[in-house]
This record gives sequence, structure tokens and C-alpha cells, in this order.
Amino acid sequence: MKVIDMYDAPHTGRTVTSNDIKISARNVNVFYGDNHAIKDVSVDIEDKMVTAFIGPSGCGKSTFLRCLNRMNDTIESSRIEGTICIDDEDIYDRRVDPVQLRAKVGMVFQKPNPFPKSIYDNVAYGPKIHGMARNKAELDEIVEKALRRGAIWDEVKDRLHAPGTGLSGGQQQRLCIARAVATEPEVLLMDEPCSALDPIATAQVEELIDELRQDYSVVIVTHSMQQAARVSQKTAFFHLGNLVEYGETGKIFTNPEDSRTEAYITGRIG
Ligand SMILES: Nc1ncnc2c1ncn2[C@@H]1O[C@H](COP(=O)(O)OP(=O)(O)OP(=O)(O)O)[C@@H](O)[C@H]1O
Repeated sequence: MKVIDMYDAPHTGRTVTSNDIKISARNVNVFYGDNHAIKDVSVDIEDKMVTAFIGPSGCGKSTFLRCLNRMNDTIESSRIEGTICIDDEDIYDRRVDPVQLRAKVGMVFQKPNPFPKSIYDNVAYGPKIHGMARNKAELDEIVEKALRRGAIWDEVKDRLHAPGTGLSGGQQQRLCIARAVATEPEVLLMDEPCSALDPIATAQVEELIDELRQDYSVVIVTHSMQQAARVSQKTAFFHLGNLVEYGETGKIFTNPEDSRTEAYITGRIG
């Protein structure tokens, strides 16, 4: 890991270093029928860093995020061109199993969506499907570790068999993060993970995101520029399906190169 440029990210005082490239997208185009939603996007996303996707509503942030674990495959009208590699492996290669890919590239959605199962079973589900535990004791260990990673263990350890849907919104979202990390992914995709949460729960999830980047490459779509500035080291600004500008978060928010980025961060478009 080499240090390329040091700066204090706004509000955080963190430093930015350059890591290995985890995800490499080249000339990606996405269509929904005739709607050209993503236009020739090429980007390298680094490992062990939080990358934020920002931009006005409808600019393609979620579409591009979903392409990174082939969630867009599930939308019938959607078609993708170009290449996306994770660790140099083309994730759209015929030999790649999307179910295995989604274990490696986990996703957390806008609205907390626990399964209608117990807290324990929500987290145990993925590891069971992927045969990660040989017995109950190993499964218990995986569940505890994931709940700890999700920063919710202490709140639920005495009621693991209560329904996940009985938790508060913020707890449900941390449970969903625990569920996503239980299969030991390498990349975590988050599509506006705090938009349904109150400020305290948002702060808890943001703190968790900062911890998670020690182990994962995290990509977060957010409508909040303050949130992007607080949690990310790299920011990508999308506009009308184009990736307009991509760089260090501090630079994007203080000294953007493109007039469209500047218009967005100063509230003139969006
Ligand atoms: N499931 C879908 N079927 C058809 N078109 C879609 C679908 N999802 C998105 N689109 C279209 O693709 C374009 C990009 O939408 P997308 O949701 O990716 O943008 P976004 O930047 O994430 O927006 P928002 O911030 O409002 O969530 C829009 O024109 C949208 O209408």
C-alpha cells in the first residue's frame, strides 16, 4: 500500500492512501429497453476504501451499483455492455455463478429488509446455503461474529430467536449489514443505507461503514453530500448516465474540475 496524497477529509481528519484495485469497469453501458441509463462508464474502485456514488435523481447511481453484483440481471428489460472485473475476473463471464458472486459482493438496500425469520436465522441463512459451517457450533460462531461486525451483537445476544422484523429500523439495518457480511464478502454495496433511518441510527451505521472498510471495499450510493463527505475517501459524480468526475472526496467537494460537479455540490442542479 503506497501513500499517494495525504489530505484531511472534510469532518473526519482521516488520511487517504492508495490501495489495490478491487473493481475495474470498462466502457460499461446499461440499457432498460431503449433507455440508455449508463453511458460508457469506466472506473477503478479501490480495495479497503469507501467509494461514494453521488448525483441527481435518475442519473444512474443505483443502476451502476447493481451491475457490480449482477443484481441488474434480475430486471428483465435491462441489458449491459462492457466489462466489469473484480480481482481481474470478468463477473459477466458465462462461467460465473451470480449466486456465488453475490456472496462475494454483498448488498445492503435502502429499506432494511430482514427476512421474516429470527435474528439468528437471518444471519445464518447465507452461511447455510454456502455450506460454510460443518455443525451447529460453527454456525453459532459465524452468526456471533457477523452480528459483532454489524455492531448489533450486544443489543440482540439475549433474543437471537426473536423475529428480526421486531427490531427498530436502525437495528434492522445493522442486522442486514450483519447478514451481508456473514458470507464473508469482499465487497459491500450499499444503496442509500441510511435513508430510512433517524440521525442517531444514521450515525451508528456511518461509524460501522468506517470500520467495515478495514476489511472490505465499500461502495455507497447516497443522496446526502454530507454523508458522502463523512464516510467516503473516493467519490464518483454521475449525471445523466455519465460518470462526470471521480476522485478523492475532499477534492470533489472543495475543488471539483467539472462545472457540472460544482453545480451539483453547490445545489444548483439536482
Ligand atoms: N427497474 C428499472 N426498469 C426500467 N428503468 C429503470 C429501472 N431502474 C432504473 N431505471 C431507469 O434508469 C435510469 C437511472 O435510474 P437509477 O435508479 O439508476 O438512478 P439513480 O441515480 O439511482 O436515481 P435515484 O437517486 O432517484 O435512486 C432512470 O432513467 C430510471 O428511470
